[in-house]
Amino acid sequence: MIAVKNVSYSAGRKQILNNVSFKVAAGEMLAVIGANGAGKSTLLKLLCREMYPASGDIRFNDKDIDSYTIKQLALVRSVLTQHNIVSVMFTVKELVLMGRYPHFENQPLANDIEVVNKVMEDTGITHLSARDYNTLSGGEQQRVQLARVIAQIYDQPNAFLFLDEPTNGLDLLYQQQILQLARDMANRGYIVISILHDINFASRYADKILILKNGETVAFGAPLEVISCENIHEAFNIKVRLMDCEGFKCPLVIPSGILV
Ligand SMILES: Nc1ncnc2c1ncn2[C@@H]1O[C@H](COP(=O)(O)OP(=O)(O)OP(=O)(O)O)[C@@H](O)[C@H]1O
Repeated sequence: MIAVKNVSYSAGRKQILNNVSFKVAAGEMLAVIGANGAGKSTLLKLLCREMYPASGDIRFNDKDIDSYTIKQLALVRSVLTQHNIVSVMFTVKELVLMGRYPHFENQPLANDIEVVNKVMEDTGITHLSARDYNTLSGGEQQRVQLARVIAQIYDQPNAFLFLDEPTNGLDLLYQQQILQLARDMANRGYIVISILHDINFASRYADKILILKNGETVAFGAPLEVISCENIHEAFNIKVRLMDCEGFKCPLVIPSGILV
């Protein structure tokens, strides 16, 4: 369980997050959506303990996040950030193995190699194993990075996967593949928290959605509860229409083209 209670954060005089609260249970995927500058990345950084809230608390599995050592944190949460520039030549397999660094001292153990192979298989990148990471397409690189962060927590029950706009710059097929992999992790019992810009993908893959605006919560709950014309207008300042679509658990959001 991740429990965020009344969390606020300021940088100088700017209030970036104000009194944000939510809970995510094991096996659930939460999508965080909101306009540019709403505070999504800041929230993720607080969850990663890259920064500390000014007030409020964050609990991982009933333990205050501050009580975790760095090593314990590395074993309980894995983070896919937006910019993963690799300036040295690494093969795909070496890069995925980096996810196992918190698990071994000098040499990877048999279990680490096994996890790497399994995750590469799950993420469909085994055929890229010996390739130079820097020669891959953006979509392939993103899958490799996702494999790396999954490898980090692959054998850690009750762990969390945090994703910052994992589908950025990817074509529709890759977007679906990445979100399906995230969904599969939630189905295996992990908590997945992902910042997403596409509302329809958010409601399709996530169990819960948190909508932020100017650092405040517009809505939090199941997609069917929170995806409404009013909430989308409130958060993004755009008019939308909702359209029922067979096979989708939540109506699709269609921008109406009318501003404000
Ligand atoms: N250290 C800082 N000092 C001042 N302002 C900051 C600082 N960090 C973030 N901000 C501001 O806080 C707001 C929220 O930033 P954040 O990156 O969390 O938004 P976001 O929702 O992730 O945006 P985007 O969708 O554009 O990535 C922005 O207006 C940003 O400029």
